[in-house]
Amino acid sequence: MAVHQQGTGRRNTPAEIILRLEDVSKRYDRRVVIEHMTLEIAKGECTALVGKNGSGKSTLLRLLAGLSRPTEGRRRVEDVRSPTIGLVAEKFPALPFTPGEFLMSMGVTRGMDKRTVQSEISEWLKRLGMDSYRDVRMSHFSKGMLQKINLVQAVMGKPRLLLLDEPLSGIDTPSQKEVVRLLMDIKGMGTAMVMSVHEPELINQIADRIVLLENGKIVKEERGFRIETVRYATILFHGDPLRVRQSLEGIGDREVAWVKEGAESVIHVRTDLSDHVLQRILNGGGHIVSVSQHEPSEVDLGELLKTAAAASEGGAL
Ligand SMILES: Nc1ncnc2c1ncn2[C@@H]1O[C@H](COP(=O)(O)OP(=O)(O)OP(=O)(O)O)[C@@H](O)[C@H]1O
Repeated sequence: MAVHQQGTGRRNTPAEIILRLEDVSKRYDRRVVIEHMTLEIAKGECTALVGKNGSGKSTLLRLLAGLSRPTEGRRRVEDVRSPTIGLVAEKFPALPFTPGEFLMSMGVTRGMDKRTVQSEISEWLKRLGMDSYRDVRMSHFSKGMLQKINLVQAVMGKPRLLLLDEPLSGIDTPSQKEVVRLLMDIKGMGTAMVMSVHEPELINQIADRIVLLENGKIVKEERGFRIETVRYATILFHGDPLRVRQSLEGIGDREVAWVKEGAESVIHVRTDLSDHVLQRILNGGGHIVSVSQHEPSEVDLGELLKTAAAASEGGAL
């Protein structure tokens, strides 16, 4: 993977800030989870939060939502009409209600009138291909179906800010596609979004800004980027590694990495070069045992952003 900077990475026009965290820290007992963080949320802008497990993404989303109070610093709603906020939490329980019952009670609790709630429920369920499940109990819904209901409860009333905690995690590919389509529609309506996410494709499609968290601190913030997703294949083969190495000469370290070397060897290779590399392994007398694809991990993404930042500061990007 590589990060390609597009434009200057800065906003051209001053943005209308709707929510701000000012020098916010969050501690649980003595444990610091968010440390002296300042973050502005602009109207209509989509921010991707990335970072390893435990870096503080969910806590930050809860602070932004106003569900968790800062231990220090403050959260300021900048717009006089306070922004309405929808939250898509990471886990949504299989409640013993139907979507119709659940969403109606959520809407009414938020102060929406029943007719508006009814028409929004129909609109959103239809968009997500869920209208025939309106009166079916959610107890036996799949994760993908539950996540769609989770999304609908958050977008009802058309909030100005939508907060999402790993919206695609644990759901199947067709559901992911429907969720992404809906998120694009919501972005098109001018809704600001902050989402913790580790899928490069979703970041490329939807995010205007990417914020990298490490141990409760923002270590990188980028605008105007594109993450090139290069996938890698793992090749397991038998044979003389010295002969195979000779045969692979001329292919760079960035394209091929040796993971294990011996009578049984393992290499990682860029997927677009795998046919070529397989041929070279055969030419070097190797016997291919298996070839498998693997996805870029969220750790890769964080590391990648940091390297890209270092490179761009040195003028290399
Ligand atoms: N209520 C709590 N009490 C004590 N510690 C907490 C609490 N909530 C979160 N933490 C700790 O704060 C740290 C950050 O957690 P958080 O869930 O915000 O990280 P994350 O980046 O969202 O991770 P993940 O991707 O695993 O959800 C973790 O070490 C977690 O154990």
